[in-house]
Amino acid sequence: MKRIIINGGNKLGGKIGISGAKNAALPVIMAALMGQGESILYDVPHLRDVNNLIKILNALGAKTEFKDNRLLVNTNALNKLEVPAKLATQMRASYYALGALLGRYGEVTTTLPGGCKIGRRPVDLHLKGFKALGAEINRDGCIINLQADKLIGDKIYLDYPSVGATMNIMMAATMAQGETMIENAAKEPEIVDLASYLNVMGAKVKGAGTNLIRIQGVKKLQGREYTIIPDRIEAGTYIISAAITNSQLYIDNVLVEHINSLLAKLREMGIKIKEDVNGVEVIANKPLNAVDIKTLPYPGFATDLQAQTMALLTQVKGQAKVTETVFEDRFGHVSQLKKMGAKIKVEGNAAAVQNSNLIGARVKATDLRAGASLVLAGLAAEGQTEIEDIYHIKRGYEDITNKLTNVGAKIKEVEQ
Ligand SMILES: CC(=O)N[C@H]1[C@@H](OP(=O)(O)OP(=O)(O)OC[C@H]2O[C@@H](n3ccc(=O)[nH]c3=O)[C@H](O)[C@@H]2O)O[C@H](CO)[C@@H](O)[C@@H]1O
Ligand SMILES: C=C(OP(=O)(O)O)C(=O)O
Repeated sequence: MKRIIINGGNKLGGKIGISGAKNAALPVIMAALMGQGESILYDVPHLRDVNNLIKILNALGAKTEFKDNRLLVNTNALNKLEVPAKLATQMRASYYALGALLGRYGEVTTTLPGGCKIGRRPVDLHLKGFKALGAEINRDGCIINLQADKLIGDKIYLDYPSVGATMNIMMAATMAQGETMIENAAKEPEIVDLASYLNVMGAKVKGAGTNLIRIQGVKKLQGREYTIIPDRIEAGTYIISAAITNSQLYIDNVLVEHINSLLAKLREMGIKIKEDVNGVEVIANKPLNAVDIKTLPYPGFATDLQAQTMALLTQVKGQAKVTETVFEDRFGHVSQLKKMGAKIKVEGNAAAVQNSNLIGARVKATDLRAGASLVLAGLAAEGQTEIEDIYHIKRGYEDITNKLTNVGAKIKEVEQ
């Protein structure tokens, strides 16, 4: 089992480049199955989730080639409509097979997805959408089968602006007859990216990025070239790495408008952030002010940056409050941060975080962003931190140890 070892307490300096976004690349790769012929996708990050998704595409009969962040997907020989259970349960985004294959072929079977264990994560809103479009839903335990002779556009109101449900319904509706309206849709940048790719392939999706998405169905989509947006959560994580180590770092390849809620909070803490067209320069000088954060759907504070920000809040003056409203169980990092000396008290969906002296310890990544928060805490801590179960971190961070080593961190991956 691989572990990450960090010797903390060093300042960082220099530049870190941001990779393509995991949560945009995964639905876009699945949507490539909807296009006839070949798509070429650029800036696809090398991640465990991407590799797993490529295995799913191959198992369905698609041809793929993945090299240097360029992924070719050819759907000419696609001949299966069932996602192997072993692959489906490895990741959350496997459920995008539902929208993509139902949309193009009118049939799909998959198993309930895996992904981070951060709450219940039901798929009722996805299924509500597919049903409204005319799909028959057959469930056998964890296995879901969808079938439709034809899909017909409809008005679908989401009780919660779910990212996954918005994307899945958008994909299926792209090839339905007539118009579909998704009301109370999620507005995350990754949804806009998926809509842009679908439109490049010939879809007619309007309003992505607002809470009303209108989709006029088309008969076919054609594979095309497309470049994935930069990862706003990876960018946020490295911005916090500068803040937590009291350093100056340039984070390159960032769409600043995607991380405004994080930058606003960091500025309130007293961190200087200079923006330019390519990225941001972060200049941190302790002491930092305590700020409260509350996670919300986009453009609110991203739940995927909550754990990392909590690690930083152990290093500010006084006490800060972190409220998690998106997932019911997303404080897995707290017990691990406490092993490193963090003073955090959880009550319900809120955590009170106090200024703490972090000391290196042996800890476990309980999920992807919890793992990232331990890396950040390890960079700031006195002495050595060993992180176990780093496969979670590898689901979402391309080349994390090299990127941090290049800016002066003492971090390495070891086999044991
Ligand atoms: C692969 C991917 O892109 N993952 C992201 C996606 O996850 P995911 O798409 O799973 O997140 P959702 O936006 O769907 O979930 C938000 C909330 O809605 C609930 N819900 C969702 C669907 C449903 O049918 N019923 C229901 O009740 C969930 O349990 C959760 O409490 O968006 C989350 C919220 O920004 C991010 O943390 C994840 O990193
Ligand atoms: C929760 C996350 O991922 P997933 O939805 O793939 O589990 C994440 O990216 O933080």
